[in-house]
Amino acid sequence: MKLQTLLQHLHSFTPLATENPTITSIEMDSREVKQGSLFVCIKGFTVDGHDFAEQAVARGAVAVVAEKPLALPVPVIYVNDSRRALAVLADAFYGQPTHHLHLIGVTGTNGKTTTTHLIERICRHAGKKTGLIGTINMKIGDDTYDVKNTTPESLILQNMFRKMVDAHVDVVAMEVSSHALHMGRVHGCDFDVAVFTNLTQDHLDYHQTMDHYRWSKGLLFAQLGNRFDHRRPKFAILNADDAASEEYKKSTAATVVTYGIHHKSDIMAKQIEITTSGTTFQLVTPIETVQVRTKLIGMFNVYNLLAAVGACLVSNIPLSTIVEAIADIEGVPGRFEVVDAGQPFTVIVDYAHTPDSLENVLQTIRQFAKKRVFVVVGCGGDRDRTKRPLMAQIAVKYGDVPIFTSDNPRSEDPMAILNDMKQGVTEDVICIVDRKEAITYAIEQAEKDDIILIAGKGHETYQIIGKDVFHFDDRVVAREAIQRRKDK
Ligand SMILES: CC(=O)N[C@H]1[C@@H](OP(=O)(O)OP(=O)(O)OC[C@H]2O[C@@H](n3ccc(=O)[nH]c3=O)[C@H](O)[C@@H]2O)O[C@H](CO)[C@@H](O)[C@@H]1O[C@H](C)C(=O)N[C@@H](C)C(=O)N[C@H](CCC(=O)O)C(=O)O
Ligand SMILES: Nc1ncnc2c1ncn2[C@@H]1O[C@H](COP(=O)(O)OP(=O)(O)OP(=O)(O)O)[C@@H](O)[C@H]1O
Ligand SMILES: N[C@H](CCC[C@H](N)C(=O)O)C(=O)O
Ligand SMILES: [Mg+2]
Repeated sequence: MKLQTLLQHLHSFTPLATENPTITSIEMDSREVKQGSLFVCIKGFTVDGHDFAEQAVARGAVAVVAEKPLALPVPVIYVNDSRRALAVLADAFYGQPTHHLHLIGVTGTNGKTTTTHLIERICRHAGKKTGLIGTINMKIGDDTYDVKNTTPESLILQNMFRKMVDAHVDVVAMEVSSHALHMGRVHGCDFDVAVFTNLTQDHLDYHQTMDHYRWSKGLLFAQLGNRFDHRRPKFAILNADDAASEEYKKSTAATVVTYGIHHKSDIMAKQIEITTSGTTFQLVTPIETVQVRTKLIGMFNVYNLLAAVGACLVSNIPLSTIVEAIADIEGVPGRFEVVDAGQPFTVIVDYAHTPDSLENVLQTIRQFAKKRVFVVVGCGGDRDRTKRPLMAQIAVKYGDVPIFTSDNPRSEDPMAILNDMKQGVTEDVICIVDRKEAITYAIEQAEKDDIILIAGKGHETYQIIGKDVFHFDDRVVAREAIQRRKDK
């Protein structure tokens, strides 16, 4: 694509460049630049992309987008906000792919990964070709692609959407994080359906206040459907049992469909019965009332299922197909995942890393626990510090044997994180800074019918300590510890 053609999408009052080289790729990382690239300088949280502009030109960049003056031998296009320019240019460069996809975005503090996976599986069951974008990975059909962020930067997103269009994907289920909404990573994404799961405390390191966090999530709904187009209707699927939904309802011009258990809503679950092997409930919809059976456990998963049902119904998937698909769905990796190596006690690996999710999971476990509940839990470094004492309190409230350990300490001192956790409790708690040792300790101490919850890292296959990323998988570590105990 020619530079001038691309720049037309920025709608500037003044001409942005006189030269017109052919642009072979857009890059935001100088290390990815190739001959013919357009390099966009982003001022980041760690370094400033403008400092890498010269390096980008040396690697073959034929034009540069910047916010501040740069002396370079190639055209420099000046913009007020290079992150927004990146979103506009990426959308244009890849041929506005989201106009050709049925795009379902899911936001909320907890349940995004689970709900997107449920939507993906229901749509597949309905014979659709699916795409998935979220915490675990990106997927086109069965092909997987690694991710660094739950919601990647606009450039990565639009490139992926292009691949999806080329692969004839029909429906995309995508997690939309509050960071992404606030930074504009999803500018240019033409969502058809926006789903809200819930809002509780997380990410206050980034947002500072709950008001700012709630507002950021609300952007998904505010940016949806401000034009009525009966060929491409827009829907907001809102959790009627969460107070934030009232605000999101007012902020969107899309058709609102509510779901819930306690408040009257369009889609409801009634007569919910949860056992150790699954959940059944009556699904009340505007179309009809049907009986649902699922292998997923916990009240929070009923909410995730209702959200997925809402998204799929407005996407024209028949109710009977949805119910059939739900009965088939096994769990989502790292979410309430049971590690069974033939031991006489239960080991559950779960991604609960917020106070609310930890409480939900432990309440569910408490419903079934016959004997003691061990809780192996830590809190991530360089993330919301105020959730540490709260998570500690919850672990102590619901656990018989709480064991505080490290999650991903990142640049923080692991002991300092444990101390922040301990500030929340008055009891003496076992603290084992090494996560492998903590898991092993729980497994060695457990007796018949005890339950061990290993919380916080779920599907993650790494641990970040300092700048180092080590291979680490709670499920594997637990399995090996069980084996060692058996071999003794
Ligand atoms: C705080 C934050 O959001 N950081 C994001 C940000 O990184 P950053 O600002 O530190 O980037 P930087 O390293 O300063 O680099 C600035 C620019 O210089 C460029 N650069 C850098 C080095 C170089 O040699 N050459 C070069 O050109 C970089 O490519 C970049 O364009 O921009 C990066 C690229 O888009 C993101 O990957 C990165 O997410 C990091 C990994 C992160 O951990 N983010 C978390 C907080 C996050 O976004 N989480 C949400 C929610 C999670 C959830 O609740 O599920 C998510 O969506 O993942
Ligand atoms: N609807 C829900 N309400 C509360 N807790 C939930 C809900 N769904 C899942 N959880 C809990 O939260 C954990 C994370 O779930 P999931 O990965 O689906 O959320 P997420 O919103 O994608 O999280 P992240 O922000 O890290 O991407 C689960 O392991 C479970 O403990
Ligand atoms: N998406 C979340 C994941 C947290 C997972 C937990 N294991 C941690 O590292 O804190 C975040 O970036 O805050
Ligand atoms: Mg997620």
